[in-house]
Amino acid sequence: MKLGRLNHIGVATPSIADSIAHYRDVMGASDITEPFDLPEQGVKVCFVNTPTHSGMDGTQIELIEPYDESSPINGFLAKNPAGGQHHVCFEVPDIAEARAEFEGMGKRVLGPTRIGAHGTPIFFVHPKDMQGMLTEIMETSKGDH
Ligand SMILES: CC[C@H](C(=O)O)C(=O)SCCNC(=O)CCNC(=O)[C@H](O)C(C)(C)COP(=O)(O)OP(=O)(O)OC[C@H]1O[C@@H](n2cnc3c(N)ncnc32)[C@H](O)[C@@H]1OP(=O)(O)O
Ligand SMILES: [Co+2]
Repeated sequence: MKLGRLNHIGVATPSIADSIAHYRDVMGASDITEPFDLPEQGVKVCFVNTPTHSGMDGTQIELIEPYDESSPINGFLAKNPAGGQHHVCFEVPDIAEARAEFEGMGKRVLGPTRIGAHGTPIFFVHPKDMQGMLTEIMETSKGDH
């Protein structure tokens, strides 16, 4: 495995509208995308884009709100009603190769590889096998350098 770019930090919230107001009014974010639904992933999503610096890409805060009662983040919000840091997402060049590596290390990959909020293949590795951090692995979109 070779550590790839930190694509985003996933932050669960009971209200994406309240979180947008927080990042806009408290944190001074000026680049927040419109929320959109991902029913197949059980979430409503939007991105707070952080600034680039010294030529380096910024990263994103990915705000996620449960889409319905079957959302995979309902358990987290039941334990953390105010929401909070939910997962981290790192990029890899080849999602199938990465999946095989994690499975080869005996890490629990959760569910099938599927298309995530960036339109590229993703999977998740169980937090209990990842130092307590739910870890999302995402294939770098071909258009990105
Ligand atoms: C895909 C669209 C978008 C994108 O970027 O493209 C997203 O990122 S959407 C993100 C939402 N989707 C997911 O999170 C899918 C993967 N997650 C899961 O399958 C579940 O959330 C799971 C299995 C990680 C936890 O499910 P649940 O909370 O229902 O199970 P438990 O309560 O039994 O939890 C087991 C154990 O893990 C601890 N836990 C749960 N969530 C987290 C977390 N986010 N970070 C760290 N630890 C977590 C939980 O406290 C339990 O620990 P225990 O000590 O046994 O109490
Ligand atoms: Co994510």
